[in-house]
Amino acid sequence: MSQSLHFFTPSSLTFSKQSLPKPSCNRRFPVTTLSPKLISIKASASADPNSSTTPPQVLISDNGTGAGEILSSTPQDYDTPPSQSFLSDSSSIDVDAVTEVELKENGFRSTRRTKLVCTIGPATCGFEELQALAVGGMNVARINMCHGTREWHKRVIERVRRLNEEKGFAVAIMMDTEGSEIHMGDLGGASSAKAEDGEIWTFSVRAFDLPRPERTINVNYDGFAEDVQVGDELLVDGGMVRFEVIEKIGPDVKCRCTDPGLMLPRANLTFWRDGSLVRERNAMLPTISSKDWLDIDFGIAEGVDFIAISFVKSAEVINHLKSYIAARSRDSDIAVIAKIESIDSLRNLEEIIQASDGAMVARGDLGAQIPLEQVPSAQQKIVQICRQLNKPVIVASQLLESMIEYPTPTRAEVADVSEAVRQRADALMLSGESAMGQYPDKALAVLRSVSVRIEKWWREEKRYEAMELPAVGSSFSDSISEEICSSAAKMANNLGVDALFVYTKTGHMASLLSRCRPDCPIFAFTSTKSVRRRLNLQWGLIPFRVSFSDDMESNLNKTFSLLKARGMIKSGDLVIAVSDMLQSIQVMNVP
Ligand SMILES: Nc1ncnc2c1ncn2[C@@H]1O[C@H](COP(=O)(O)OP(=O)(O)OP(=O)(O)O)[C@@H](O)[C@H]1O
Ligand SMILES: CC(=O)C(=O)O
Ligand SMILES: [K+]
Ligand SMILES: [Mg+2]
Repeated sequence: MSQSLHFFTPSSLTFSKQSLPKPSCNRRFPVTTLSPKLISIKASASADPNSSTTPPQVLISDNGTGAGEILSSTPQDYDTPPSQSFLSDSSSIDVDAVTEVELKENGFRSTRRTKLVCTIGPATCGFEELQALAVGGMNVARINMCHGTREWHKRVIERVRRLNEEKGFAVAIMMDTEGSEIHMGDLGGASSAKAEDGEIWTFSVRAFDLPRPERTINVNYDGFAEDVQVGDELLVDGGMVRFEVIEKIGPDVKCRCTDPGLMLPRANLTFWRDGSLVRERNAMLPTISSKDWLDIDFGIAEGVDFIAISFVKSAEVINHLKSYIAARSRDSDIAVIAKIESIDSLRNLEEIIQASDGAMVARGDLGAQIPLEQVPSAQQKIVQICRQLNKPVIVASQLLESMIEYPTPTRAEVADVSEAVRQRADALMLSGESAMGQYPDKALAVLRSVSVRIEKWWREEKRYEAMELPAVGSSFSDSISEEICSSAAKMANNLGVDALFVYTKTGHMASLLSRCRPDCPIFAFTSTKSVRRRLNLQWGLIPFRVSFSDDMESNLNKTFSLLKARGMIKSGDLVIAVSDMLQSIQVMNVP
């Protein structure tokens, strides 16, 4: 039996029933057995009392898309505009190679819902290393423009593309801007500099000749010597190393080390007076520096999927960047992620997140700007607001910091990762662990296994958080989509279905389902590669690329047969399907 609820317009609600195909007995995945009675109760309960029961029907809505065939699995190709990607044959479907294996081997329920972002650095920039990360579950590769040259980043992007093309992955690329923070120079190529207790160091805007004189640090901010005062506390990397300012001599600032430690190249610098962060001047720095604009042009030219903006202070800068991208990028399909890592970003949190396509809890710098003990509550608040506003959120920095050096995490780190998963963040991010650590693959494996374990525990315990999900739609049609998705997610939980299917052109309907954090995975079918890659950042979505028409019956039949042929679903699996072309909910067993 296939049952459907279709919402076209407010006034035409229809409801149709067909007979259930017999579930096949050789199903591989454990599925809650569905009694037809249960379906009919649920469906009737959801139906509008004014609606009529109609025979099976084909519903066409003309939105100018034309009929589509399910497309071939032509490899990932960042250089092919999405429109050209429709030229492939009609024999298959694109899905991430690792997800496919995972689905086949472990079944729907055990697929990981939390997405994983890896920062790429010297430890992971080679093709083999990138492949190991992709096999290990990396959904998004992050390149940090604070480090390395554009040529270096370009090579990484090329390798990720090649990996996607040759090996069937769909790893998305996130470019992270440097931003206008105050930071140290690159230490003249040294990997670190050690400051000992009581040592006197010189911080200066002067460029030093190489080799760098002993105990000198170059600072990138011209106003540095003017802004600091004798007696200020200077924090390197949010307090990993601390100094007291003892003397100012022209551009040179002499400081005594009060908390020894290792300083890394380009480490962030903040200064504090009477227990508060000195931020007046810093706040005057533009969020997007001239170097950032060049990096952004580079990102647009390379067709990255996400641009993460460091030290966002207001929604204005996000709007500005989005219009800049829209004017320059081919399909203006680069998502803008606001990094929440400053006091100003916390102050204007809602409007910043509302303007963005997603947010990152950048705990590294955030912890240098607010007291460390305030970071966990800020994290929880950011994750919650993102969920309410339907924006993907990444929890970043120091998740497994000790794994930069050691092959196993600390208990505290595992607890921290668990908490982020329990908060139902969309994604977790590795920074130094994958960029320059000794155990990038092991760190990724820890994120993977902790995510899967906590997600399972959460489902078993039915720890449904009582989070209100306010309406986010701005039009009546959006509101219908939201209602459909929340009803479909609720039905999926109540009926114990195997998967939710969503056919979505822009990805919006998929994100609305993801927002509900249902128990089952969400198979998101979309026709463009760029949308498919972007969906990789969102909780619980398994993005596929196929082409589809406005005829849901034929979309479903084609998808079923293609997925069955790949061994990814079986006859009898119970599925709820929704679509954004045709606002509908259908409940059916795979024939
Ligand atoms: N492309 C790169 N080349 C060299 N080293 C890198 C690169 N990317 C990252 N790293 C190293 O990995 C460390 C952690 O990376 P991460 O991206 O967290 O940088 P960060 O300097 O802490 O800045 P951010 O606040 O933007 O995260 C860096 O401090 C740097 O040592
Ligand atoms: C990721 C980042 O920029 C931070 O944690 O500061
Ligand atoms: K950065
Ligand atoms: Mg940062």
